[in-house]
Amino acid sequence: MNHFQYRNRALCAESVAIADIAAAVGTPFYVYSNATIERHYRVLAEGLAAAGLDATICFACKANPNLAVIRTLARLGAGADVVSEGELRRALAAGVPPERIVFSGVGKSADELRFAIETGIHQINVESEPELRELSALAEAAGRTVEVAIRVNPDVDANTHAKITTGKKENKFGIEWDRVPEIYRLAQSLPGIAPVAVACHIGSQLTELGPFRAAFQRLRDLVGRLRADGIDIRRLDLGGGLGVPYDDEVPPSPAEYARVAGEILGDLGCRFLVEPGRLLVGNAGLLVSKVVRVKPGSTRTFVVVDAAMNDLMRPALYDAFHAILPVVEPPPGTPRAPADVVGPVCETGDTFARQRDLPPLAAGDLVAFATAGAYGAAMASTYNSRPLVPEVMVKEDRFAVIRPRPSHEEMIRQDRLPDWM
Ligand SMILES: Cc1ncc(COP(=O)(O)O)c(C=O)c1O
Ligand SMILES: N[C@@H](CCCC[NH3+])C(=O)O
Repeated sequence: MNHFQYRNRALCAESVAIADIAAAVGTPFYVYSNATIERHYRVLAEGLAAAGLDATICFACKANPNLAVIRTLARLGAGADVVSEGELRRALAAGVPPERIVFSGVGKSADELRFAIETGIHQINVESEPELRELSALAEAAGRTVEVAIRVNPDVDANTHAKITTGKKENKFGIEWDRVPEIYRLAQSLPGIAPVAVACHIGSQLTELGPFRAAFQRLRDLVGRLRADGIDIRRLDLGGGLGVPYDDEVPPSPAEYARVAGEILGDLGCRFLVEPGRLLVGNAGLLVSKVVRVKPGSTRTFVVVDAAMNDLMRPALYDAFHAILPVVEPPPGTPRAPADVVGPVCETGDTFARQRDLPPLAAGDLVAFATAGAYGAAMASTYNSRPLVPEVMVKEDRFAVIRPRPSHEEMIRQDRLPDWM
């Protein structure tokens, strides 16, 4: 459920017409609905509570690191899951208290670990033995003890796109299942390390409960074994990964997901962390673009828009589907015809949709790519020297630019000509 709908045939974000934002900001731009983000957070929080889980929702900032998005969630009580010093600083700047921040990632640098230790964040999720040893030395040098989760790789197939599955043996993430008890014993013996938690994240855009069930069952067995070994596991970090509908998928509801977690893990006496990204912000965002021109061909029609693969990478990277909504709703019965929707970038992969049935579109018309709130602006680049797309937040009948479009002059000023040139 989201708060983008047609009113008198005009696509709106909450009470604001998309066309009015386009007139003020120019195209392309991302627009987010505050009410949708808040609703997703509440539905998940209620689901976790109904399942009897004492849980903190740590928003995976990588999905959408804009300060206004993080702050929206922080104000509702969310924490943050961060994967870099940049994200950690953003979470702090947005108002997330350090005691609600967890640090994940397979390649945290010594500087990043040092900064996390100094900041006194809640938990560091360690992904390898060398990282554990390095963290111990850094924590000892800082005179601190850090609460640590070992991120385990349960070797479970998440049954999602191969590029976003993370919990199989051959993936780079987490500690291999067979080595987990040994790594906890090591963690227990190292200074500066308090191994109080287990973390697990098996992939993104999961549309079935089965893989979660398999991973939770493995976590349950593991907690039993670790406790028998004298390791006091008090917290479980279940990662993120719950999918959202892009096309005709029907992912499990947050309540169903929470119920499964509760059934399998609820009696262990643990506190819980979850790290959802896409679930909270995915369908809270649109990428709005203008048709530059329609290019007829002998085998197909190309609708060339002013957004491109550098603005929304998901179709080029994962062949991902994003619904395309005309900003002016066509009258009922308007015939549709297949077209390829492409951007201006010099790559054949700069294609948002192939042979998509669309109503008639002409130069100047606005279209919106749906479900673009997660991993949209976050993954954008300036390829082809295109300015990063601005972001706009709508709340009821107000909107605000939450990241402006950089000017060409600002972009060019970033470069330096050496004095010998
Ligand atoms: C460790 C970790 N936590 C949370 C997430 C958020 O995933 P999602 O957006 O699928 O909920 C990711 C990304 O897959 C991740 O790598
Ligand atoms: N970027 C991916 C998800 C990766 C999740 C990050 N661990 C996507 O757009 O679907």
